[in-house]
Amino acid sequence: MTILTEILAQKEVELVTLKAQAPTEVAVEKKRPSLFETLRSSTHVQVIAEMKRASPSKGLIAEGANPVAQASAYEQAGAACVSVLTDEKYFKGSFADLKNVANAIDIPLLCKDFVIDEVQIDYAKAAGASVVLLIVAALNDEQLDRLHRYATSLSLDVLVETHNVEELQRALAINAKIIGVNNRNLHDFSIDLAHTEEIAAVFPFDEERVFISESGIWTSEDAARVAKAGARAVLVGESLMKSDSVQGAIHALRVPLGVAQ
Ligand SMILES: O=P(O)(O)OC[C@@H](O)[C@@H](O)c1c[nH]c2ccccc12
Repeated sequence: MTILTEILAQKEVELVTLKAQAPTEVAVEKKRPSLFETLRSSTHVQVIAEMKRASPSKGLIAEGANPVAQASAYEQAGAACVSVLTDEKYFKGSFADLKNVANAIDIPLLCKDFVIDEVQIDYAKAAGASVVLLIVAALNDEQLDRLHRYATSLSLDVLVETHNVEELQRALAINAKIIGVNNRNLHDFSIDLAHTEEIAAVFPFDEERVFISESGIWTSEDAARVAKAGARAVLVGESLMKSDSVQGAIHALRVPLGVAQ
């Protein structure tokens, strides 16, 4: 059993509770800019900045972090989007974190979780998210298509996460517009930015799609490397959570785009 299969089994257990109660954590409804348009309209790499207290691969990252202060700092530093982990057991996040952040910032807001059922998308929406994550490796084709349609029907943007070329084909088959490549393998935690290059080599770059590089990004050199491959944005957690200067760290990642995208 890998960590991904363990987390997905836990999600099945949590679904019982989520389904028993309607989502009540309704955030102030805000009209946020579309993530897709935000990412398409920039000449520099955009940063999706993540609120991440802990993770199964790294353990505690920033236990005492205040999600509202962290997200507000990201917004002020020029992040294009804030990502909030809502998984409790493995990442020490919550839907309450998401709702608090939603009330504090106006930019696109991603609910980062392991979505396997519509009810989780209802909770994300009720907590104020404007984007949800769907992980191709966690879903079969029917689930992926159904959940993608459901989120889109609620006017949410969807970030579809892939890890290899076969998963990219599955993301393209449902006509995903915002496609990420996770440089971290969710089965064994190994990180390699070469995954971005491997998928970029077959990615159909055009104005209808955006390509995002996720995980393991620390420096301007990392951002420049994935930008050269075609990434319009980077999804960054640990390095920002551990930075003494969110302003400086985000600024450093906002390098000019490459030519592919
Ligand atoms: O902390 P990092 O290495 O910068 O990674 C951020 C983000 O990409 C990572 O948290 C992530 C990417 N996909 C996920 C899916 C579930 C949980 C977490 C993730």
